[in-house]
Amino acid sequence: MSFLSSPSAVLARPKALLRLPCSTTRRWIIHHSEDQSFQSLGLKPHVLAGLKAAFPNVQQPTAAQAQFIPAILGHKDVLLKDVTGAGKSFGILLALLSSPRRFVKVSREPRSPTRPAITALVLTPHRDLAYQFLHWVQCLHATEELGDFPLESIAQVMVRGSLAIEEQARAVAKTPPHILICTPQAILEALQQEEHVLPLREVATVIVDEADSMLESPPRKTDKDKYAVKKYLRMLYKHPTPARQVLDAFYGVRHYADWIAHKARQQREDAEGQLQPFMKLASGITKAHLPWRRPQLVITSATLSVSFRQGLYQDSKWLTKEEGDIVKVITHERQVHRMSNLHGSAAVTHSGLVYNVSSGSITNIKNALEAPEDPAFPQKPVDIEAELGDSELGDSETLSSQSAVTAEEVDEGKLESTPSPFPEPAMEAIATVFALEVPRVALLVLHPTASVERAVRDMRRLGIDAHGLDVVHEERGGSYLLREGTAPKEDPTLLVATLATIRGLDMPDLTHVFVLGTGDALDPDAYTHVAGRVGRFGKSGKVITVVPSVYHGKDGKKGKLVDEQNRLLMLYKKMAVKPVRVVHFDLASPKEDPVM
Ligand SMILES: Nc1ncnc2c1ncn2[C@@H]1O[C@H](COP(=O)(O)OP(=O)(O)OP(=O)(O)O)[C@@H](O)[C@H]1O
Repeated sequence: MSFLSSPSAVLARPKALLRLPCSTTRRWIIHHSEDQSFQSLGLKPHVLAGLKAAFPNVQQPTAAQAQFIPAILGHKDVLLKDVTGAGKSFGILLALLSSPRRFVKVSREPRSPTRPAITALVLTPHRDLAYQFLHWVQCLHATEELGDFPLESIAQVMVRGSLAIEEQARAVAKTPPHILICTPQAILEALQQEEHVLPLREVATVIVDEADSMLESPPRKTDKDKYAVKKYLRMLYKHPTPARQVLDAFYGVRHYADWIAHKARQQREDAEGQLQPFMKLASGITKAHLPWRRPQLVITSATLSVSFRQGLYQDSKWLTKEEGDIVKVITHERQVHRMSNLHGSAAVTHSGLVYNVSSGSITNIKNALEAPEDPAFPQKPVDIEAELGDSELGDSETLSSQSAVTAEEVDEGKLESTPSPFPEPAMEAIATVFALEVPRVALLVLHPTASVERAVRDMRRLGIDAHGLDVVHEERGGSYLLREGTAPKEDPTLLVATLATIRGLDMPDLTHVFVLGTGDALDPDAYTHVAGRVGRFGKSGKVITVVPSVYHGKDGKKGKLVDEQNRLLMLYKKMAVKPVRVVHFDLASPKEDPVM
């Protein structure tokens, strides 16, 4: 039975995803493992057959896949770091689909029949990434090579969203999937609402994708910065992230390392006059929820710093060297720069635009190089001045002729009455490049706390077909995010998202990423993930960061004056990126006064 024709309601399966066709026609430029095949890595015949039918272009494993797939199948713990778009998540999924299914006895009777249990738990930082995993499973399942099993017995998603968590959890309990893909927050909510609803006791593998975004990075053991250590301790006590709570419950019987225990006790004694128990789980997870045996742990991201990796052993002790069997697949920076799909390579160009708030002028960042001719992005004959003018004249008319602004997307009244937090020159610069260059889809990435709705609204005012990014919602990218060649050609789309919700997403039609950057956006790790949405497997792409010439730090006008152009230049230097000029704007004039 094909799940596509099945009318049965899979609670956590969005309809938009079901309609997506699955084959890809990409031309990959990737470092493949020369003498390995997926078959030789131990993938099961039905997975190989599904892969061939649904993803004909995925023919040979990458060098990293050749290492980590057998490690996962051999039930080892894995630390996996490779560049963005190198097939980490996809390879993990192939390994999970080839892993033996767990079963649980229906009763305590010795001869009790068994029923399928959840074998693997995949933790993702946001729901769109969870749905991306599900989409890949759907593609493989649609080939009918995976057998007669209904999709919901192979994989399900549990995330905050359209359906209440309890309902999703009950669907999971009714048909435990081989792979449960969820956000850590959803697990905590499900367990808190109904104690025994999730059958997690047989879980054999836990995957933490984009791990460093879900688990805070501790200061190094040798860190001399006492303030940083104290701050970290406070954060651990008061606000363990949901992912930390889940991993602590699954693995963290020896909560937190001895080196902080003493300091922590002291701190608590000082603060409260008496000794408190060292650590108690805020999550409400009890022993009854937890797997019988320690599950295999796979931790992955394109950015796993040395201190983060050390913290996994020394601080949290989720991984222990004594238990051995840890396979590390780490692509070092030096290797990264030799590869073709990297920062500063021919495949991806990086540009910086600098706006002056008082004069409204926009120039290229200092020392920008002339951009190479790029046949992938033909300039489009669009009269941007006319477009901008029209939209400014008839705001409501323009909006009604665009796809309608839904009530959830934009609270019109509220937005109308408050001034936009987004600087006009920056938004106009992005709108200009978008209108002149973007063939199908571009992404605008905002600070994690910025309002996506407001940015969507501002962009629509400028005549751009903007939508908040959402893999599930068809209008907001759902129908074409995951498959190449399906994004609208006539009316290119600008998807808007925050730094927190773009990690791990594979958007085949994406050519441009715009970063509205100050603060967190200029952190090298964050930038790596933002820039990594393009140039995947050697495809072309542009990353354009727009910064103010200067910026008043955290306290607004009283804050420290930060030279943002300089910060961006430093970031480029750290990442070995040579910025290129955006041809529609002038080069920086040496005489220009940078003050706001
Ligand atoms: N061996 C392969 N050959 C060709 N294509 C592949 C291969 N492995 C994965 N892909 C494709 O590469 C794309 C990116 O894969 P994936 O999202 O797993 O990368 P990632 O390393 O997890 O990226 P990120 O770090 O951004 O999360 C997917 O569309 C997938 O189908």
